[in-house]
Amino acid sequence: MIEANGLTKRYGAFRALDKVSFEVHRGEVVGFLGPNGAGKSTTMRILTCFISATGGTARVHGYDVFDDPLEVRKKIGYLPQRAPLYGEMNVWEYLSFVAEMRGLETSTFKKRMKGIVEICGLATSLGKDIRDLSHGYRQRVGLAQALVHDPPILILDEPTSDLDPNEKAEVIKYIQEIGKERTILLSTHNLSEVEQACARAIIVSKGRIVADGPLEEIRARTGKVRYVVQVHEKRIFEGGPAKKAPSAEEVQAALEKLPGVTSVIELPTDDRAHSFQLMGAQDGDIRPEIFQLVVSKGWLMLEMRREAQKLEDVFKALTKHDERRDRGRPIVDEDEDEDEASAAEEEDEDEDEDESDEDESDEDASDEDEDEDESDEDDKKKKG
Ligand SMILES: Nc1ncnc2c1ncn2[C@@H]1O[C@H](COP(=O)(O)OP(=O)(O)OP(=O)(O)O)[C@@H](O)[C@H]1O
Repeated sequence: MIEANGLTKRYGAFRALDKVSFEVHRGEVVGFLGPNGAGKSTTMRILTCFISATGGTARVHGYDVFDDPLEVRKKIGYLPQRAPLYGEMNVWEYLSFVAEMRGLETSTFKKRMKGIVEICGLATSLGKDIRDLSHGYRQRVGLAQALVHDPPILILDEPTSDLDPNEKAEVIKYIQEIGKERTILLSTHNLSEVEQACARAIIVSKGRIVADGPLEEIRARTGKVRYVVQVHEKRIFEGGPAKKAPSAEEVQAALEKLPGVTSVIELPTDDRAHSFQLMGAQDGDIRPEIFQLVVSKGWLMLEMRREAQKLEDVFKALTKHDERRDRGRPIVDEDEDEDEASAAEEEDEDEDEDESDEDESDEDASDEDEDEDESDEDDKKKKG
């Protein structure tokens, strides 16, 4: 249903997308993730024919986004990050205007509106001017306009970012429901929403895809699993070998010596327990060893659990270099040695040099208008 092939987008000298390729199949709900500035909106705007790519191709429902933009737009419902709304219209007027532009019969529009009003929670807002709506309600109207023509494909750019927690849950529930018959590409910063609504995710970082696959596979990518262990700070096992309750340092040192443990970090807790996070290999299970250690020491265990890595952990691991660069920090962390870090930095420097070599002559397009001009230009070039 969606096919991106080597998509590249430059804004002047800056390469926002670098040979991005992926496919989304019929009936899939795919989370499109990445830190700020990773290139998610740029990709979505290319797929929905709002801007053109500098290189590569994309097809939606079998139509080329450059050659058949009108057909593509018929098949897509698009909620951009900032939905283009007309403030002076009321909600009903705006949505019927969108329906008219989409070529819908009035009777079809009215019939469809019943469902849309319920899904988007707009029953009490239909007569209000859009300029008087809160951000959250404007977002609901944006979602409604994406659904008016009942498209088979939805491209939603952060559909829940301005909603309150109840509404977020409602929209996610709705996405789960319509995802049964539709294809959805969903960009969001809320990883728990992706875990609820999507079976697959694509993670982009610095304009490149760094992960693409079922959530299970992505979660397993770090190859690690986390354990949380809590030991009583004041009491010991009566009749056991311990004479007094252990200090945090003592517990930490003992846990660090267990085979298979790669790191131990103390967690904040109340004054009853020493609490630690341990990391171990994904395919192992060291709970028996932890239990035996605590018994042999005569300590009292309050809690022990083994958790698969969360999507959030993998997301952080895959995109941490971007975050560190933004904060002006060296690209290194506790899991990486210096060599790896400096190699990553060198690679980045090389890339930057490549970019400036290639793009020296390009002008900088820094705002929406320039950008649209640029895309018009590109279109003209493409169409010869
Ligand atoms: N019109 C433009 N002119 C110049 N640079 C742009 C333009 N639009 C986007 N960019 C840059 O391209 C990069 C990717 O932007 P994009 O909006 O696609 O990121 P994003 O992943 O959607 O980020 P966010 O999560 O913050 O919305 C950013 O560095 C951004 O500053």
